[in-house]
Amino acid sequence: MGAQAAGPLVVGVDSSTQSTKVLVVDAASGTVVARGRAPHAVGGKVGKESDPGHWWASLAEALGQCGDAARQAGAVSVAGQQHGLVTLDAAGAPVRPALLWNDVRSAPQAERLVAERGGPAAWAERVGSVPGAAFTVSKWAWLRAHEPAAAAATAAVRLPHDYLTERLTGEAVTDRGDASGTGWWASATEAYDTAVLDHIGLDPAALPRVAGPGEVVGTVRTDELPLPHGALVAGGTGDNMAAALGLGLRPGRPVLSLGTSGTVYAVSRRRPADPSGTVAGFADARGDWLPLACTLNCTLAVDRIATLLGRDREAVEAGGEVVVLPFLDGERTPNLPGASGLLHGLRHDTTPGQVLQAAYDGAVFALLKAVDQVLDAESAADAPLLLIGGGARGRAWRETVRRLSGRPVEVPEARELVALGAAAQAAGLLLGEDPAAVAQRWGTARGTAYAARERDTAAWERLTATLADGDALLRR
Ligand SMILES: Nc1ncnc2c1ncn2[C@@H]1O[C@H](COP(=O)(O)OP(=O)(O)O)[C@@H](O)[C@H]1O
Ligand SMILES: O=C(CO)[C@@H](O)[C@H](O)COP(=O)(O)O
Repeated sequence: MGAQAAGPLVVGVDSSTQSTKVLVVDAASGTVVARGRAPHAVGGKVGKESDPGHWWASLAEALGQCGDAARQAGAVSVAGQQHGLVTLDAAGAPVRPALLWNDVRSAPQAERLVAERGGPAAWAERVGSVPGAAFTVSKWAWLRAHEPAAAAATAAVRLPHDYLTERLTGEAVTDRGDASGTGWWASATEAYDTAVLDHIGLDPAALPRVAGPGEVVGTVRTDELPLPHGALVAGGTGDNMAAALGLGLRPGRPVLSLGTSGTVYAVSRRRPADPSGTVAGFADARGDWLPLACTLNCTLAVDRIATLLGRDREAVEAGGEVVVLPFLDGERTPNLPGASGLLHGLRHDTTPGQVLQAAYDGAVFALLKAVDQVLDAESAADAPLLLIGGGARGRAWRETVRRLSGRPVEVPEARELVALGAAAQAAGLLLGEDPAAVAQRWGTARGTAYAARERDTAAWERLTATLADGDALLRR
C-alpha cells in the first residue's frame, strides 16, 4: 500500500509478457496508492504460449495485493501485450494456449500472406503494416494450417487485453490501438478489412467491436476479482499504446522501451505506411498514430547472456572489438525469424565483460537504427530519447543507449508507464478528460535527464558490418 488519496480511485492494469502489474491511482493527483504484481508462465514446446486463464488468475492475485484500495475504484482499464492470438470456443473457454507476439512459428504464413495480397507496399498502404510473424493475422493462418481442429472449434478471436476486458464486463470489445496490430484492421479505413478476413477464412462475427477513444465500454460485472460491481471500464489498449498515454506523449518525442520486447516509437499525426516492414503503422489509443519498431531480443536475451558468462548484468567492460547479435529467439527487426545468436571477433584477450557489453550493444543497435524512421520529418534531430521499461532501471542499458545513439536520454521516475497509461485512460472516463492530458497533469514523464555523449561510431560500424556479412548464417 502507498500514499493517501484525495480524490476518486482508478485501477490501471498492464498484462504484459512476463507479468501482470496493477496500480491503484488517485485520479486527481496521479498518486499511486497501491500496487500489485504477479508473474505469468510462458511455455510451449516449440514456441511462446501462455494460458489466458492464467492471465486472469494473475490479475486476481495482483489486485489482491492492493488491499481495500482496488475495491474502491470508480473506473478500470486493462492494457496488454500486443498481437497474441486468443482463441475461444462457443462457451468462451480457451481452445488452446494463446500464441504470443514473440512466437515465430508463423513466419512462413506471414511471408505467404504478404505475397498473396499484393506485396509489402500494398499491405503498408492499406493495413498500415507489412505483417510479420508477430501479427495476429499470421498466427491465425498458422493455426488453420497446423491445427485445423482448433481453428474449427474457435467461435471468438481476441487479443490479450480484449480477453481480460471481456471477462470483466461481458462485452466483446477492443480498441483501435490493439486492433492495429492484428493485420486485419486497415489503418486506411480505420475498420476491419473484410478482404483480409475473407482471405484467411476468419468470420468477422468472431471479432470484438472496435470501441472509439474515450468510450465507456462497460462496467465491472464479475465477482471473481476484488473490484466493485458497476465501476466504469475503459476500452484499454496494447501495452505500447498505453505507455504512450502514460507518458502523455506529444508528437516528435521518441520513446525507447526496454522490456521483454525492445520497442522504439513516437506519436505521429500522419498515418504511417512503411513498405520495408521495419516500422509498424500502429494506431494510438487517442486518434493519432504510433509508428513503432520492435525487437524480440531485449532484456531477457541480455540477462541470459550475462548468466551464461556467470556475470552480474551490470558487470560490463569497455574495449575490445567483439560483436554480439543476441538473436536468441530469432529476430523481428531485422526480420530474421529463423536466426540464432551470433558472436564475432573473439580474441585471446577478449574478456567476459566485453562480451556482455557487446550483447547490450547488439540489442540496442536495431532499435536505434529505427529512431529516425519513427519520427516525423519535422521532429528535432537531437530530441532526447525517453527510456522506459524494466531495462531503463539498469545503468548498463542506459549508458549503452547514450553511447550508441549520441542523443540525450531522459528516464522517467515513474516505473510502470503501461499501467499508469491504463490508469490515465480510466481517470479520463471518470473526469471527462483526455487521458494524455491527465498523464501530463500527473507529471508522469518527470525524471532524470542525461546529456548527450559522444557517439561510438566504431562500435556502430562493426555492428553494421557483422549484420551484413552474417546475413547467410542469420537466415538459416
Ligand atoms: N534494475 C534493472 N536493471 C536492468 N534490467 C532490469 C532491471 N529491472 C528489471 N530489468 C529487466 O526488465 C525486464 C522486465 O521488464 P518489463 O518492462 O517489466 O517487461 P515486460 O513488460 O516485457 O514483461 C526483465 O527481463 C529484467 O531483465
Ligand atoms: O509485439 C510488440 C509490439 O509490436 C511487443 O511490444 C508486445 O506488445 C509485448 O510487449 P512487452 O510484454 O515486452 O511489454
